[in-house]
Parts: sequence; C-alpha cells; structure tokens
Amino acid sequence: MEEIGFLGLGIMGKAMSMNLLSHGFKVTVWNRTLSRCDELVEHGATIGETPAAVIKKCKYTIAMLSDPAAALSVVFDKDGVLEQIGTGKNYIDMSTVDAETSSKISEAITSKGGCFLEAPVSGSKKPAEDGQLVILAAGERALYDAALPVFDVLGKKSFFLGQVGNGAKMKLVVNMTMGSMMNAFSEGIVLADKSGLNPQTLLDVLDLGAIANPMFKMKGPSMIQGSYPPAFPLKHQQKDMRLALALGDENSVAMPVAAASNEAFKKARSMGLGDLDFSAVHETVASGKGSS
Ligand SMILES: NC(=O)C1=CN([C@@H]2O[C@H](COP(=O)(O)OP(=O)(O)OC[C@H]3O[C@@H](n4cnc5c(N)ncnc54)[C@H](OP(=O)(O)O)[C@@H]3O)[C@@H](O)[C@H]2O)C=CC1
Ligand SMILES: O=CC(=O)O
Repeated sequence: MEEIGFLGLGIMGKAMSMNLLSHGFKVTVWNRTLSRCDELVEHGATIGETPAAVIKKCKYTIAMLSDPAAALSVVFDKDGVLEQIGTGKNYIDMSTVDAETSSKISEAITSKGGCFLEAPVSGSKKPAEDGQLVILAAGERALYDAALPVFDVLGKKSFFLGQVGNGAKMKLVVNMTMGSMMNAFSEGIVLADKSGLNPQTLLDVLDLGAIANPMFKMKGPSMIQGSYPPAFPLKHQQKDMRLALALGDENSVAMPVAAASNEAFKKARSMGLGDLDFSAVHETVASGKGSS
C-alpha cells in the first residue's frame, strides 16, 4: 500500500500511526494541535499542514478523532478533507461516532468520487500500541479489502459489517455494554470495601469466576488505589453512552442500566474527571458524591 495519511494524533492516533511507521509504512500526519506531530516526525513521519494537504498527498487517509463534531469539522471545514477528495482517493474514519455522522461523511466523500469506509475500533491505548485492536468496518467493500494490510498491523481481527452505519452501531453497542459493566464493577469495589471486605480479594474472586474479563483485571488494581491514568478518556466513554442511548431511542429499546450509567459518567464529568480514564467513574461512588 502507498503512503498512508493519518489525521488525529490523540491517545489512539499516536499509537496507531507509530505502529504503522514501525511496520515500514510511510505515514504523513496531521493534528489540530500541530506540535503533537513532532514525536511522530522523530520516528520518520512527514507532516501535512492541513487535512486537505494530507488527502492531496496520500491515496489512503485514516482519521482518528474525538467525536462527531471533530469528525465532521475535519471533513467539511476550510482546508478539510472534502477540498481534495475525489476519484482514486480513499478515506477511512476510525473515530467512534454515530451512524448519522458517518453517513453524512460517506455521502459527501462518495458524491465527489472518493471511497469511504468507517472502521471504529474496540480496544484501548495498550491494544493500539500492541496492534491488537478489533476493527469494526463498514462501507465500501473494495476499500476494506485494500486496507487489510493496514488493519492487520493495527488489529488482531477485522470484521466487515456491511453498509455504512453498521460499524458505528456495533462500536456503540459494545461501549454501552462496557460502560455499564464499569459502573457495576465500581459499585462492587466500593460495596466490598465499605462492608469490611478486602477489595483486592474481590478482584481475585472475580478473576476466577464466570465474569472474569480483561477490563476488570487491568483496571481493578489502579481503581482500588484511586489512580486513573487516561487510556480511554471518561469524556469519550460518556459520549459513547450518549450516542448509544440515542440509538436505543431510535429503535425503541429500553436501556435503564445504560441510562443510569450515563448519569454516573455525567456526574464524573461534572466533578472534573473527564480527561481521566473512564474507570474514574469509580470516584462517583467511592467519594460518596454519587447521585444514588
Ligand atoms: N482511547 C481509547 O481507549 C479509545 C478511543 N476510541 C475512540 O477513538 C477516538 C479518539 O480517541 P482518543 O485518541 O482516546 O482521544 P484523544 O482525546 O486522546 O484525541 C482526540 C483527537 O481528536 C482531535 N480533535 C478533537 N477535536 C477536534 C476538532 N474539532 N478538530 C480537529 N481535531 C480534533 C484532537 O486534536 P488535539 O490534539 O488538537 O486536541 C486529538 O487528535 C474517539 O472517538 C474515541 O472514542 C476508540 C477505542 C479506544
Ligand atoms: O472505546 C474504548 C475501548 O476500550 O474500546
């Protein structure tokens, strides 16, 4: 595959583009805060001054941006993707957004002759660094096939889910489930502690039973310490809960557990915890400031 463009060098985009560089891809990067490109340049990347400049240079461009507003802005605003997209150009948006946002981007790109694939990912900072993401792609099948060498570097498994929107929906369903689990886990840790049990023993018990999972195993010890270094920022998890609840509205699916979890994430944001890891929702229970 030719040179890859990469837009968005946050926690995920930085790890993913670094991975592409270390596997021998040529990468041209752009980030809204341009100084975040410097570390990538030290590892061999080239800088594109604007999203449009990256599209102009590269046949394939990947985006990894925070939310729907960011994904739309990078495509539609001045110096954006649309200014240079056209026949022979391919755009892969790996940000977590809702199906409507993805469809708007897809329509704009394909109406100018470009190809579009949405490909949100499951997995966090460490899986991104290790090339162990799960890729949830939908859109142009030919672009999916062409992108597989890239996806094989970034992830451990790729799914092609059909029409645009299906990748976004799958990602929101997964993160809605994950966010609810994180809240139940937080309550469990606090309940163990307040009722006189050792929370570490709770982690050991959970890890041996039917609900053992990598998230509890990885996040539990630091949650007990009250430490939440950001791997998956809480503000993004709350965005995913909000978008998943809207998907529930559209489909008349009652989701009382997810709705309560969303409230807890909102509470955590109001406590100034939005930039910490999403496991910091634990503080809404642990600090006694929760809404319960
Ligand atoms: N972290 C994780 O564990 C995972 C995250 N995701 C999803 O991946 C996406 C990226 O997440 P992550 O890397 O953690 O997020 P970060 O907050 O670390 O990075 C966000 C990126 O979006 C850019 N950005 C934000 N607003 C705008 C805007 N208006 N215009 C242009 N660029 C903008 C930021 O640029 P700047 O540097 O200038 O602020 C930055 O490059 C999100 O959709 C998230 O939900 C998916 C799986 C796992
Ligand atoms: O979106 C977050 C993740 O861990 O997946």
